[in-house]
Amino acid sequence: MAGPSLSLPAPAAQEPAYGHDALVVCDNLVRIYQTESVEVQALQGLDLLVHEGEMVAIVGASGSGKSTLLQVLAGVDAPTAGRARVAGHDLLALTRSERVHYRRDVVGFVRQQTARNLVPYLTAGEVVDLPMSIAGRPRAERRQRTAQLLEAVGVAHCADRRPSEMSGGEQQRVAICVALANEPRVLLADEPTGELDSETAQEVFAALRTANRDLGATIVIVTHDAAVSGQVARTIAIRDGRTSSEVLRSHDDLAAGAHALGEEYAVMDRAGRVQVPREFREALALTRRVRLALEDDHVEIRSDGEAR
Ligand SMILES: Nc1ncnc2c1ncn2[C@@H]1O[C@H](COP(=O)(O)OP(=O)(O)OP(=O)(O)O)[C@@H](O)[C@H]1O
Repeated sequence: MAGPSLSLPAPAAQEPAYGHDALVVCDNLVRIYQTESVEVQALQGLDLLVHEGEMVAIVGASGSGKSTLLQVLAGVDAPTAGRARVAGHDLLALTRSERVHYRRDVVGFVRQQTARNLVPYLTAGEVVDLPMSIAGRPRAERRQRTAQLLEAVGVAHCADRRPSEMSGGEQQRVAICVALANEPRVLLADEPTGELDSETAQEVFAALRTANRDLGATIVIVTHDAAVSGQVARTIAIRDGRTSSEVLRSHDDLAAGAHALGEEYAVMDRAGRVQVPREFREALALTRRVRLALEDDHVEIRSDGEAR
């Protein structure tokens, strides 16, 4: 008689990796700058996910780590620890040649300083052509794409002009075309409207929106400009090198007004940590220890009573 048959337990269902379906994944990202005497923790375990097709704004006080994050995503700066992945590229493990390819083809970058985005002696047409030429794309294709990009963001009339013959807003819109030339997976913009008056800033923002909606670019914008952060579907706030809160705006919110208020959410990290805003902590004297209770549809946080 055959003995009891042995069967192995069914393997546990594999949980998908954090951010498996996201285009940009930062997982517990750390960047420490070491100067002679001090160590600055610019990013202190930052988590961030951006999905394909999104246009998000990153806001935060001066020194909170926004530019550092963008430099890491641009492949210019290397993180100290954690994980950063963009379109499948692991930014902590790029070889020198992979980094060149990454910066040329995977990401596009627009800087705040309009003059630094362009080349003084090249016309708009020539400067948009340049990255495609370096990438070895055929001349006819380059010419067509240059014309298409300049047209899409409303600066076709600048094709034969050098930067000194263009306004700041026109220069920034041409810079967006340069950044998009090689069809990057992500467009990164660091304070793209920072040097512009509000009307011109609006034109540049409209160009970014066109890049997102019509040309399909996923866009991450670092900005202090409330007119920019108020017009995207998701604004992520960074505090002390970590993501602290997010504001989500629905299509209706965005359609309703130029500066949609949206709804603010606290960000919970992967270990379940949430930052309770200072005004909430002060109002209820929440200090080192709090009581947590699971209710039917919410979690309650109460003072432990000792501090009162
Ligand atoms: N190369 C560097 N060496 C040393 N410390 C640096 C370096 N770059 C940035 N830092 C420090 O890292 C922290 C984060 O700087 P970061 O430029 O990322 O902030 P930010 O949010 O972009 O600020 P801002 O809005 O003023 O541009 C700051 O304390 C800054 O002084």
